Amino acid sequence: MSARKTSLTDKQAKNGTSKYVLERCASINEYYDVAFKVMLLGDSAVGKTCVLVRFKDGAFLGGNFIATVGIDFRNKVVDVDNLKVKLQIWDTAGQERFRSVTHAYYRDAQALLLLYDITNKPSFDNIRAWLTEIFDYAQKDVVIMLLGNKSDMAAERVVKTEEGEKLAKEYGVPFMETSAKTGVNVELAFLAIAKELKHRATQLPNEPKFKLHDYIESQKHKSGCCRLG
Ligand SMILES: Nc1nc2c(ncn2[C@@H]2O[C@H](COP(=O)(O)OP(=O)(O)OP(=O)(O)O)[C@@H](O)[C@H]2O)c(=O)[nH]1
Repeated sequence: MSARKTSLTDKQAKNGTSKYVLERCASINEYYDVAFKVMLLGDSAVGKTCVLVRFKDGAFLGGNFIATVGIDFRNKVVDVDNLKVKLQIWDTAGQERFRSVTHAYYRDAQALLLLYDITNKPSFDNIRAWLTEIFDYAQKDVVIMLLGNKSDMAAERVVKTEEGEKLAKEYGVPFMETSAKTGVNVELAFLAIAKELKHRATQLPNEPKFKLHDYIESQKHKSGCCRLG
């Protein structure tokens, strides 16, 4: 099966008036208590669309790679501590020429999942530049998570797990390796984000603070699945 991606023009993507967007909104009537915007960022071909499709549909988009044009979104409602949390997940084009389109969406995002491909060193080296863009365009308190994708491709790995961990530690962001192909850690990444955002939105002053790093570490160890290859 080949990946099918949405083509929104810059103008359509900005004002949300394309036929495609309207049709999609009309079909979304699932009940939810609270909604958040999450964005997927990273170089072209690191697997952003595949990670989103894995989370949304539980499937892997193999076959020919077709780059995202502009920006697209999918919704998914998840249960977090008996609350229905809707994640509106924006899948951005990694190609440089779409950067001005995607910048416009940064400031509305409450969380950013920043991906690199463990088999592609430049995609890892570019993470610092992505973080600079995030600091320039996103809200100051945006939740950021670093994901090293394609962890199933052990034989082609060129970025060590420790390198991802070190970079994430330097910037104080949580990190995990994922595979859109096998599904490893994909759901955990989105659920951890949903939990963090839900806690931020609903936490009472006397409640203990939710610790995103601790939660991720405890769940990784529970599933024992975070290190492949
Ligand atoms: N083995 C493996 N292949 C993957 C994985 N994730 C994505 N791919 C493949 O990598 C290629 C790129 O995936 P996409 O999800 O389209 O990449 P993208 O980051 O959305 O790319 P842009 O739309 O250009 O920004 C496709 O051929 C996918 O099948 C993964 O976890 N494992």
